[in-house]
Amino acid sequence: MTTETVRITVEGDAPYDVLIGRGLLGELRGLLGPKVAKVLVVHPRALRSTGEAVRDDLTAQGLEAILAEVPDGEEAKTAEVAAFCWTVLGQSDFTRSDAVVGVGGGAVTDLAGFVAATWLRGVRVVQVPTTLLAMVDAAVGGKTGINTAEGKNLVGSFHPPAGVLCDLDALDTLPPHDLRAGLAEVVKCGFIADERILELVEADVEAATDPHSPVLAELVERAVRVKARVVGEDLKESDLREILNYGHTFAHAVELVERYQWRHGAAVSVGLCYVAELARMAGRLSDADADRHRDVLQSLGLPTTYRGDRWPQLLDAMKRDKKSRGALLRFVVLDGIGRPSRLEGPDPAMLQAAYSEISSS
Ligand SMILES: NC(=O)c1ccc[n+]([C@@H]2O[C@H](COP(=O)([O-])OP(=O)(O)OC[C@H]3O[C@@H](n4cnc5c(N)ncnc54)[C@H](O)[C@@H]3O)[C@@H](O)[C@H]2O)c1
Ligand SMILES: O=C(O)C(=O)C[C@@H](O)[C@H](O)[C@H](O)COP(=O)(O)O
Ligand SMILES: [Zn+2]
Repeated sequence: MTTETVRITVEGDAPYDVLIGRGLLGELRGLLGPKVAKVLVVHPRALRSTGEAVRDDLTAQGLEAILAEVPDGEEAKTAEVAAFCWTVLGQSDFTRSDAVVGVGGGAVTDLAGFVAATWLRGVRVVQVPTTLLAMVDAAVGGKTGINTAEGKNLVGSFHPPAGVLCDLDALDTLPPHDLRAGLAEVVKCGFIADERILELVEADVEAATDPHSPVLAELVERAVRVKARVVGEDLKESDLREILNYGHTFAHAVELVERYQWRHGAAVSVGLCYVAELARMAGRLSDADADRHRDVLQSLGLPTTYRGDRWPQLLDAMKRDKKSRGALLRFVVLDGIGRPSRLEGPDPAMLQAAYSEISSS
């Protein structure tokens, strides 16, 4: 199917474009800019042939392109893997006029962005996301990072890309559960800022989960527009950007407690249900709007409950959330659909009651 290419500009000190379409690899050279001579292509093991195709394309256009193959998934987001990439950059004499290209899911785009942010204190990075989640969220906005033993994304920096290439053809090989995981972040955008996203999913869940449908293409575009608008206004998360973290306080705790065996998007799905319960209990969200979280996510085959007797560990992990201030836990909650606000220092009994609610429902 042909899809017209959509170009969304992310504003800020150094504006950049997100291209959404099909067969877009030929656009990569343009996004890298005219001064770049050497490129490190970071890709996961599972996408070796995609990494090689990117390398060959850049080589054909006169660039020197070097591959850095990293582990699949969350195992790529470690200090050891970042150090491996720094070694390749050092041994290949990368200078400040050279660049990094991240080809893969959000784990690789987070890692590649972090490597680019730290090499020589910052070189260009262009992101080529290959999962739905990375297209609508991870590759856009310049949050880069790796995990530590204590938690998710605890080391990183804000380092916006020079461009993002969302080639929807990449979704052809993506397993359905990874596609659904990406839809959790799309639905998040629906709840915080674009109710039409929720309506599209509710109207036709088959189309929403079909990588070839125009509905999915519209969902990608809408979610990227939400993200672009927010990060264009508040790159460093001084206030507004926190809304993109909706559902993530609980989600990141689940990922840590489950030793990263849960997909990020699946954890976000449960995290959205948890915080909807919290907002309902705090008298901020109506029953209907809270229930809508569970219904939409469930219709997509995403988890809406968390079974496991892990409350003390989850609470401990939530305290290390980046939105916390000192001992004060802070949550993004909704006062209604499209009306995000904050809940600060909720009663510990309420925090646990919301947990009991989603573990028993
Ligand atoms: N920086 C941000 O703003 C931001 C936003 C959201 C999520 N994230 C991060 O993104 C990560 C999750 O990303 P994800 O959901 O893309 O998972 P992922 O990167 O772990 O990818 C999932 C799996 O799919 C494989 N894969 C990737 N593309 C494929 C394709 N086209 N076909 C077949 N297999 C493919 C990967 O190798 C991996 O095994 C988490 O670490 C999360 O913290 C970051
Ligand atoms: O872009 C943002 O800002 C987000 O919070 C998007 C989230 O979906 C994403 O998972 C992000 O990596 C979480 O960031 P963190 O600051 O909570 O580590
Ligand atoms: Zn996320």
